[in-house]
Amino acid sequence: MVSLATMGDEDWEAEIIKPHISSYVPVFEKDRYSSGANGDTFNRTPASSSEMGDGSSRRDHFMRSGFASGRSLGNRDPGESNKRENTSTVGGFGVGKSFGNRGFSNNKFEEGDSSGFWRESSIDCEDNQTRNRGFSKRGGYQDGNDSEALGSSRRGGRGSFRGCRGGFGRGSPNSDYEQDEGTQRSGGIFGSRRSALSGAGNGDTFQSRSGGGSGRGGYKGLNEEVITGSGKNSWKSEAEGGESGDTQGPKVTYIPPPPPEDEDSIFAHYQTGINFDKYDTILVEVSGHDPPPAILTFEEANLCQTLNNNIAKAGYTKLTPVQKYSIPIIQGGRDLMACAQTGSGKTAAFLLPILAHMMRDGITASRFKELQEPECIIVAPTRELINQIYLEARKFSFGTCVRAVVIYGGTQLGHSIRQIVQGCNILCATPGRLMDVIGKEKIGLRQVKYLVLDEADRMLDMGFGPEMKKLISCPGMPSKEQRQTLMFSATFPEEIQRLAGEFLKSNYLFVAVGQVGGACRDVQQTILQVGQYSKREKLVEILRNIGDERTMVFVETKKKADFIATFLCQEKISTTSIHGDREQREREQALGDFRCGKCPVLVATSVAARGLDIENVQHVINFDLPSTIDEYVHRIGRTGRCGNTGRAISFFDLESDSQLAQPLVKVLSDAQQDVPAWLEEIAFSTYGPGFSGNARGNVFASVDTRKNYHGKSSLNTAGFSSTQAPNPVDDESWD
Ligand SMILES: Nc1ncnc2c1ncn2[C@@H]1O[C@H](COP(=O)(O)OP(=O)(O)OP(=O)(O)O)[C@@H](O)[C@H]1O
Repeated sequence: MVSLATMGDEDWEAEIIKPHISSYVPVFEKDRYSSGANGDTFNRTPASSSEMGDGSSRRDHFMRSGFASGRSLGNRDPGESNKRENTSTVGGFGVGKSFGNRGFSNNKFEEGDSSGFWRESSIDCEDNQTRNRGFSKRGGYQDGNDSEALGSSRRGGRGSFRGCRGGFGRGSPNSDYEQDEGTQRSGGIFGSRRSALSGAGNGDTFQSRSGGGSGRGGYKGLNEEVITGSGKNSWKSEAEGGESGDTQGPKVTYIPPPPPEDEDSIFAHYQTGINFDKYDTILVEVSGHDPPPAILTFEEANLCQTLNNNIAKAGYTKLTPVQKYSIPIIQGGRDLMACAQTGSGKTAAFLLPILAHMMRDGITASRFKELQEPECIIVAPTRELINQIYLEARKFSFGTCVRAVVIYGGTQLGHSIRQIVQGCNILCATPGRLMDVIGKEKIGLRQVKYLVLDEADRMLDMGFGPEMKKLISCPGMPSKEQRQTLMFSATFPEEIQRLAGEFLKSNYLFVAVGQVGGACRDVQQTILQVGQYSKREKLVEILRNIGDERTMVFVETKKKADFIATFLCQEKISTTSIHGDREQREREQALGDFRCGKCPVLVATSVAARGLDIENVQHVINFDLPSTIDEYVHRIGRTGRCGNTGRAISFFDLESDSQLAQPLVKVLSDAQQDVPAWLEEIAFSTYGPGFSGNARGNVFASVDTRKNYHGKSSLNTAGFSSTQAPNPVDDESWD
């Protein structure tokens, strides 16, 4: 084994390129698996940060922290000098670069040195949002190229990197259905790390899904799922094209634990905050033809007794604005695009009226069948989010015969299918897994009455959009005239609104609660100018001040998430991490540890930016700012939920973040936050004298982008001061 102290560039290259079987071995299993074949040894001597004086002890520490075998990040921050201008060196984790043996805190690394590490990671399309997007400014598209391939910190010791407690669990031939999108995330040059375990193929995410270049060309969504590309196999691609059975890559055996059955857990909820009542003052704009009036109370919704009981048990006494408007619209059978701030109750806004309809229609209890035909399909971009939606569906349908099922990638496909065949009225799914089970003819679409796209702007962008299009053109899927399509998000870029027309009836209604794309006002936003070399120090300072309050730290890449989490653990700050390169078991464990406060700091990529509703998250720190303002809005929305207050601190790096200055100023001023003078200056200098922080600009889609619509009314949520739009005209055609 080459010592880090003497390791030169070539050594790193060799070190990186050779498969590191040991990096997949849980720490507690390492003795068993390391026969010395790859030269790794696993020194179990405890190492404290003070023991990190030399390269070898540091390395040992990284190992114990679950970091990628043999790839100590050494003492350098994974620099970001090329963050904005990635040139996508494939698999470029320090290729030809040395990371070893520098001072941890004070060493800046030379421009040239940093490139190998981060060029590659800046096209981490699973977690990076829209670096290379096709759409301007918002939403966006990123090439599906995933060269992120390091298996850093997959296996962990205590503290930071947990997971894998269920053991090694790979390559088990237990099920016909084990292969899924979640197994094949790792591509590029290091794709082989998977195959090192499975002994199958090269493990390349995209190639393995493309069935050897048949043109299916898998796409990995920006946030989450690996999406099977389209091709001749079309909607059956995964079943027929080998996705589920014969592709390379290890099989996924993870079976998530069943959700709790006891009523207390099902209905566990957190308290609404002091600003909950202020929701009523937010202006709501409804556009489209003939909208039904808003309701002001749950009673007005005329829900059945069981639903009312469940609502009461969930602690809901009062509707939020998006619920006041969306519930009657959905009950009236209308299609809907609804945009409301983060944490303001969009999930119940669609679940309650759907369940009410199902109850009204006298839905029959599901029973065992090989082919299930759900009445409702809900899709969301990330596994954790769809699971959360499922738990909400389960809560509100408690005591009814409606059966909700959740399926998502990274879990054993056989398990998903077993859940489905037992009966399924509401199917909550991530897109890849949904297409899998449709392809396997476990799910039929003929009975679909409700199609819900949560985080709809994300579901329709170029990451998931093609898959969604495939879904609506699957055999059996009722046409948009025959089904009800509902879209929800806190952000809705104009480009995406236009795409949505293909999914919605032309007379759909658009509900905008407050400013479309605006940040939640209950989050106190602070922007600090922090250069990349000072970020870690600043982070530690802030976290020490915060103490044990729950904090999400967002970084831009998966590798960096590992790096920062490990660094914080070394600093004795109890931290865990979630990102797309962690196994599902690990992701769930990390989220669980964070939820329960065992690890009060969660370092995350954008995979955790949307939708997650975690009690008591008091702080969000953007260690790296995202590249789009929408992403920023979603990230900071993990705090300040449901009327509670929260704080968001963002490190603004002059070198790399100036393109965000203008939209940031806009978001801050719209949310009535202090705007630092220096930020305004940057925004001004970037965009010239025409820019005004208060100008509407083009940062948000302020309203329904249909140019002509029949009716438009602006109301506060008490339902007053309606203004009618002038002269109704024919519906804008979207097709
Ligand atoms: N009417 C209500 N009364 C009390 N609590 C509510 C009400 N509606 C929703 N909540 C709670 O508010 C929290 C946030 O709701 P939800 O997750 O649906 O927000 P969201 O608008 O979907 O947020 P995001 O944009 O981040 O996805 C949840 O804990 C939910 O149970």
